[in-house]
Amino acid sequence: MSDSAVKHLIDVQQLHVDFHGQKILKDISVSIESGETVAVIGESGCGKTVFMKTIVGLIPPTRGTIQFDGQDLSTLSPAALSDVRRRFGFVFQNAALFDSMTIFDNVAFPMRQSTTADEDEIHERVLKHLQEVGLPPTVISKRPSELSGGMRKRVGIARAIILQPELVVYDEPTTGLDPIMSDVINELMLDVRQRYPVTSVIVTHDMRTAQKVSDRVLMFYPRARLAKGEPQVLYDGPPAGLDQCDDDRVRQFVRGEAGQRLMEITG
Ligand SMILES: Nc1ncnc2c1ncn2[C@@H]1O[C@H](COP(=O)(O)OP(=O)(O)OP(=O)(O)O)[C@@H](O)[C@H]1O
Repeated sequence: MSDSAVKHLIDVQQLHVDFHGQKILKDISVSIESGETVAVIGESGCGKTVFMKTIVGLIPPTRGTIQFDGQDLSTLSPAALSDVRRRFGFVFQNAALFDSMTIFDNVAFPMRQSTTADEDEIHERVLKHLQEVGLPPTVISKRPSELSGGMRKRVGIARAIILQPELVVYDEPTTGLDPIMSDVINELMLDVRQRYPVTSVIVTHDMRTAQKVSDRVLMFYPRARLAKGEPQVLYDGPPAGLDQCDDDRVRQFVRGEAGQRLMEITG
């Protein structure tokens, strides 16, 4: 495919985000193609979640633009923005299910909110998506508190994909899970991208997720520690290149070596 034929689903240009004078994101320009799976990594507090929330229109940029499928999110009316958001699926940290609802009602929620589907159709779709994430029909009458953490994450994925979104954002999808359950979630994210023509952005601290599931990794660095004029995205490339990156900070991060940071923190 020639470069001009590549379709950018998301186009971020010169994005800056500040909160009450605290500068979090600085001059970020990144495009994400339709169908790509991008992992966003970087140490705690560097602004990964803020970046993710900004590209889905939950946080307005202080400066710069975010285009989704050619539409500048900051120029949309609240109603138009909410129409665009129907094209997104969100897998929040800790699954963020509604505790007072059954699993069925949790997964059905986006359909009831955003479609005119009748209850038969909703029932069929809920069971289909629960099956896709490996959960039996018997879970539908349970409450989230009756399920394990891994099962709740799977319910969160079923809910996120029920409207067949064009973009799915995952916020730390494997945090708090054992290595086997983390791999189950990694496999499910791969399965979702194989089954549906979806673009995915995964904020993660899990290097196995970045290596196994993504086509491309963006590594952010805390803005306060950047040298003057340095870009905040220290790495933008395939996961296989992380370990050979010229930048020590990238190699140390992916290998989990404290290095210079230990000296800075302990003095
Ligand atoms: N709504 C907000 N209002 C004010 N400050 C915020 C807001 N959201 C995030 N921040 C601040 O922005 C910074 C970056 O937060 P963010 O959650 O993006 O970090 P992160 O890289 O995702 O970290 P972690 O890996 O620990 O989740 C933090 O200092 C946080 O306190």
